[in-house]
Amino acid sequence: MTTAQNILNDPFMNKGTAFTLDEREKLGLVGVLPPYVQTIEEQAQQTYLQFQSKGTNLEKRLFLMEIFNTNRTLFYYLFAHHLDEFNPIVYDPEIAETIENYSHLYVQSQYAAYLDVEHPENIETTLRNAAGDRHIRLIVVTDAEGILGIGDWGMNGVDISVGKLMVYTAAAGIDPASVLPIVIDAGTNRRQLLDDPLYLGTRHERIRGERYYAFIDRFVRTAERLFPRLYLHWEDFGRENAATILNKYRNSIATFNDDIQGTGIVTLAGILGALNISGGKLTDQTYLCYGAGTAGAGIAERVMDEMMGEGLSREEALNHFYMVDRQGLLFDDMDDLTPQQRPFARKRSDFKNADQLTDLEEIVRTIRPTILVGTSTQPGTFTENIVRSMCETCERPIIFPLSNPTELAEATAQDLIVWSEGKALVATGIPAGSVTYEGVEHVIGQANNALIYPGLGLGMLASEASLLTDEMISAAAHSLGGMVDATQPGAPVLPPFKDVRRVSTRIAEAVARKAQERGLSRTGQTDMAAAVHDIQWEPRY
Ligand SMILES: NC(=O)c1ccc[n+]([C@@H]2O[C@H](COP(=O)([O-])OP(=O)(O)OC[C@H]3O[C@@H](n4cnc5c(N)ncnc54)[C@H](O)[C@@H]3O)[C@@H](O)[C@H]2O)c1
Ligand SMILES: O=C(O)C[C@H](O)C(=O)O
Ligand SMILES: [Mn+2]
Repeated sequence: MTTAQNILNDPFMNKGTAFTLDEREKLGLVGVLPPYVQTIEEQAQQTYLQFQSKGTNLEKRLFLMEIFNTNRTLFYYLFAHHLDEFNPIVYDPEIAETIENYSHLYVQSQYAAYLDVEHPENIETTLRNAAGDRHIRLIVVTDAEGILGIGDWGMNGVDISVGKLMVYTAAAGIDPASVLPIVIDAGTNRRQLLDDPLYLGTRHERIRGERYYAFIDRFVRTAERLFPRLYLHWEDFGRENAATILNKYRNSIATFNDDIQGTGIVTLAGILGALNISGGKLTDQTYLCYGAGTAGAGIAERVMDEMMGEGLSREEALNHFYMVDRQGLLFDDMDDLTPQQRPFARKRSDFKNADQLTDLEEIVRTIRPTILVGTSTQPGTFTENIVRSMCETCERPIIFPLSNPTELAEATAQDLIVWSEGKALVATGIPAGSVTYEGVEHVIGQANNALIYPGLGLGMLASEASLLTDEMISAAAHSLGGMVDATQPGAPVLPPFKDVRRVSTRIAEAVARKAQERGLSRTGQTDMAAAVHDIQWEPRY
């Protein structure tokens, strides 16, 4: 290939029509581009008009990915200028459709790395090939067993790694050349994929147990060796593996599970925001977790930790929590509880109606929660009866249906506001429009980890922290306090996503300072605000 084509095909170098005449002369590009030299503003204007002409969200996303594939700077310039509009298209919920159809829609690999559990000997070569001469600081890795709420999507899940990293850059200014999206293809149990002649992954059921964990371990060790000061983000692993992997590595390397910790932070911040509006106290709340999997248990643990921070003993704090999963209310005599559920399980003998506590309405009537958080993947399960029943004993119930994507949410914000006659303090996992009820416009916060993981990562990279501790996580949740004017009727419980750049900087500084305070920072910088500022990448030529 000629140099001109190499440059135009490299999305990190390519400026397209924005190459100046001087650059065209120097780089061997004379005559291979249209003659008019555009500014990035002009390119963005032209590209945005094309974007607007697309009929469906899928077409819009595919178009944006075309820009991503050819010119990263232009893509992020556009994303930064249309954050709110692009977020649901680049990321959740539209990303669910492109994951389901990844193999059919495949055009190019987008600098992702594809690891195969059956070939651990290829880990190092793959990572080297994918990184090239780039210095990788951030990896998002998935094995796609639990993509959002849509389950096992095998190799197709690589798109969640690509998508999460796009949000990292747009929301926090992480240098896109320093990131690496990875899928670990451990097989898939989805028949539809195994039978699909166009499926691009390996064709076997999921490999589990010893071989799987040996592979994960070799991957971690290799990545840590090849990429010094790496921050390793795990996404959408299955319920069993997610917590096991995090617990194995959290005390030795800088690592993070988004579904457990990221969701915990954003949901705690949302609850603190809601209590700020209602004037309630966290230690007075009764918390009901509906769907006690990776996210549900992760959130409960974070909220419980916060209660302990406010002075409760572990036993006292646990008393405020109830967990519901497939079996109904979780009791300690059940033999199929996960290690994360077990501490929260209740005594059957404490309930006269224990046999009826398989039904969420009955559970709500019995325990009278003031906070109800849904991470169950079961749509429509937060019913009108449940909401009305919560309102009978609680002035401002906190109700967060967090399951993604759109069609899996436990309730819509609209229904929750109407059924509660404007009393419920609501946040949803996917973006929701505001709801006007009796003249008050209720702005709905988005309790999606995307509001926090970019800032958290920015703080980790800026401070070069060696570990991500619970204290740093708590600092992240608290840093969002005061960003919303709680005195405004209908105010959201979290800052809006359009403010995410500001949110990210706040979180990053709080996290980096905490790392520094605890001696975990490895940067020479002492001023953490400056460290955060200095590391941020801007989309400009
Ligand atoms: N808003 C966010 O930031 C965010 C973050 C992470 C996960 N989520 C969403 O939360 C949901 C769960 O994700 P996860 O990673 O925790 O998955 P998971 O599979 O680990 O957990 C889901 C849990 O729901 C339980 N469940 C299934 N059917 C149920 C029923 N009928 N009643 C009660 N419980 C039931 C499952 O047994 C499981 O324990 C997904 O929809 C995901 O998109 C949202
Ligand atoms: O990806 C999202 O939108 C949030 C979360 O990580 C999820 O798994 O649902
Ligand atoms: Mn996730």
